[in-house]
Amino acid sequence: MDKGLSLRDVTVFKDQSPLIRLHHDVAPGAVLTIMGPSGVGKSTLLAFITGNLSSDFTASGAVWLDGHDITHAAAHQRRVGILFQDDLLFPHLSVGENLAFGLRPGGARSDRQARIDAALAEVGLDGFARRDPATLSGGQKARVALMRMLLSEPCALLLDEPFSRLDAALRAQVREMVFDRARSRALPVLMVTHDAEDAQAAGGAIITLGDETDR
Ligand SMILES: Nc1ncnc2c1ncn2[C@@H]1O[C@H](COP(=O)(O)OP(=O)(O)OP(=O)(O)O)[C@@H](O)[C@H]1O
Repeated sequence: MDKGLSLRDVTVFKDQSPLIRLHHDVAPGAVLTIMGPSGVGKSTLLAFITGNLSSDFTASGAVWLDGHDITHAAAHQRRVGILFQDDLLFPHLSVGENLAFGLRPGGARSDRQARIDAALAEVGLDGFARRDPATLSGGQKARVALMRMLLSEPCALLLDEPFSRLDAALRAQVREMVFDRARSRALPVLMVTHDAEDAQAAGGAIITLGDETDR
């Protein structure tokens, strides 16, 4: 597959024993959902894909993104964005400064500001640049975290239980926003969740680890 995310015979080992195995392609704009019991290695798999695997694990196989083998690339060169269940906004920075962290280095100050303003407008948060993240609602924080990640211009999106702290109504709304933005940018999405509704809403393939249906 030229475009998209390709996990080729990926196995992550803990203490020399295979923890998790996956062989799957995720096409641009498609979502692959991974479910499975706690401790099966879902977050560890995502850490392998982002290049942040802890030294307590080893791995074999390859990760390809848009036709490039990124298995051994440095984490910051991978162009893989990730969202966690906590929004992880920097509390000492304003919303705009948080978004600036997503931007790739360089460019004129005015251009950078324009991109931040456009990102806020895209998710209905016009005029929020100077706000303290502590003053935002859960859904607003989730939207800022999403746009900060998208400003880094990722080529793939990983989601690690990203909606689990939101209440039901907000959850559906934020989920739709994330999938919608990913689709409009033709990003392949790999989502880890415990929630069957998240998995259904994603509308793509679902793999349940721990029951051998990993292909
Ligand atoms: N840094 C680490 N060093 C050693 N073992 C770890 C480390 N991080 C996680 N583990 C262990 O590795 C296994 C996989 O953990 P991981 O967090 O990937 O599971 P998970 O499927 O994402 O679980 P959950 O659904 O609860 O988030 C677990 O047994 C966990 O205790």
